[in-house]
Amino acid sequence: MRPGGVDIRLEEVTFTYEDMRMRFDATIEAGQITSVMGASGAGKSTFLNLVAGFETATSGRVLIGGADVTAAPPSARPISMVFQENNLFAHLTVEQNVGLGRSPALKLAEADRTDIADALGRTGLAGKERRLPRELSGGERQRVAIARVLVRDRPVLLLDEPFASLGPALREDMVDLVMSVHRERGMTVVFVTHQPEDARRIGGNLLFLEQGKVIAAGKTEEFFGKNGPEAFRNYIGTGNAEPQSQEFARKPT
Ligand SMILES: Nc1ncnc2c1ncn2[C@@H]1O[C@H](COP(=O)(O)OP(=O)(O)OP(=O)(O)O)[C@@H](O)[C@H]1O
Repeated sequence: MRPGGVDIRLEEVTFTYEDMRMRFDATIEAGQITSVMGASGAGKSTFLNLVAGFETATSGRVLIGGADVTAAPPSARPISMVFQENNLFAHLTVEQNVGLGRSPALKLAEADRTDIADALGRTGLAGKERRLPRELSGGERQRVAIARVLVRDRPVLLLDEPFASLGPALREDMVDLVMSVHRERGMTVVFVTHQPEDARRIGGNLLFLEQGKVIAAGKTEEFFGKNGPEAFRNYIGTGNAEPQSQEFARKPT
């Protein structure tokens, strides 16, 4: 794995939407994958947007790779971001949408074109270079967004429920693609998801949010284990957690 990632720190970051006051304290380890989970409205997207720079903290500091980016616009932060939808420009081809990751004006040298072709091959899009987004499936459109991440080659990748509108089998494939990109590039990946299966598949670390705060942080495996945080266990429901130890011990009647 290339040591391509940098750490992310939110130090006493506050942000308010009308009656929703959020306060985030968190450290995301360099080069790791971290899932962010929590109920609807807990603040997951806001958390990611504060790291990306689409929202600006009212107070506190956001540090990426040790640099204070609290006031920096998204373009000045060393990040790529993939949203649930609308990642692509409708009037540009697949190849051009990926090329934007290298040059916003699409001024591409031969080496850039080679990298774009590699990224398209890597994400299973070879042969679809000239298509427009509307000529692709939902899964293929997200593959284009990931191909763009590859050519951008930034140390932080933020994903906000990127596969929420895809079916379970396809979602697994896409999660696996993100994991292989992570293995290959070693960037720091932060993945917002509602799906416990996604977080389990990803492994790595997990942040659990409730009402605008990170209320638990640690290894994903431990969250799903018998001593996982109670709020998390309640959120995912018992069907997704390992059984409590006494259930192992209970004899069949
Ligand atoms: N643009 C906005 N204006 C006002 N309030 C907002 C805005 N965006 C989000 N909020 C509020 O901020 C809180 C956190 O929203 P956020 O979208 O970060 O939550 P989330 O955990 O990502 O939710 P979901 O899982 O439903 O996407 C919610 O109470 C939401 O209603």
